[in-house]
Amino acid sequence: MSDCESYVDATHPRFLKKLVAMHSGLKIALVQLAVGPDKAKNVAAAVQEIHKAKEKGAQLVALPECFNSPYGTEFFEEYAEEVPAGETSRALSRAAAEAGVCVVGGTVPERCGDRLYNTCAVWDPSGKLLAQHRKLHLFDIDIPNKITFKESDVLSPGDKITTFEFNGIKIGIGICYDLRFGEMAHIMAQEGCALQIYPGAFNMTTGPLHWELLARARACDTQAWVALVSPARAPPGAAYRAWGHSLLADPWAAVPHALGPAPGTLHATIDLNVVEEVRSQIPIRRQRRTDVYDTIKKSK
Ligand SMILES: NC(=O)CC(=O)C(=O)O
Repeated sequence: MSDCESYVDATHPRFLKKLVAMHSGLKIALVQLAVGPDKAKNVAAAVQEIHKAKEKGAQLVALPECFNSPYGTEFFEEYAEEVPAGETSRALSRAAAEAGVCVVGGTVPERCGDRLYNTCAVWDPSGKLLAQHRKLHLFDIDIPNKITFKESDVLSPGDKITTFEFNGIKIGIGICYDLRFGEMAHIMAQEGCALQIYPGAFNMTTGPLHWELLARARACDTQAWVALVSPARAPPGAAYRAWGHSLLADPWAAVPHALGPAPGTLHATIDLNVVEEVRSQIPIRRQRRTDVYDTIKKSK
């Protein structure tokens, strides 16, 4: 293990301070893609945006939830592929290696045996699979006359929390509905994550109320950077209209960067100094009263 890795893995503020001193910031790009029914076109557009982001200096490029397929339970079977053997995985792995960037590959419907998952694969700058997260909390909601969605009709849930390390920063991955579960973000922070990335596709009912609120809540609770990456909003009449508004919340829970509903790419730098600053000035991480409460219990 390199010095850098050992600092990142440690949650003690002393280790974070040393890492901050060594680190010059991670340049990220969040790509808000317009997604249509043509899978090859969707994947080609993603690859093109990865190269463009690299040209603008990005070291890590993140794509949205369901970027190779329309978002709907009726599409998942048809668009599903194996990860990492499928064509979308191969295209992203190649793009990561050619551009020399880390690619957080949004999500694709993944086929594994007779099961389907909603899966994010992460590729390192040599094109190697760095991490694979399967949506842990499936999007099953019913808001009468607004939106009813039941991913569990066709998808299986993942069963683990996913973190990886890139350029000296530990990063946690969640997918869309996972953002609503604070315990998951809390565990990522406890494991040393300074950044959480959520490919997500909130909708026109929950998006206006909850999208930014939840990003800021997770950033505030965990005193970490939180990035949300959405597909662009589809035109009126589309079966599912994503809210858009990809954004980055900082560890103070401010939102220094956000897009609107249209396609676009958000460029920003993840500065570990801000994580260190918030965590030392508001030291909630060592003020938790776990002698009185234990909020995380495994259910049987
Ligand atoms: N699409 C999702 O997984 C989540 C969502 O839209 C919401 O929580 O609202």
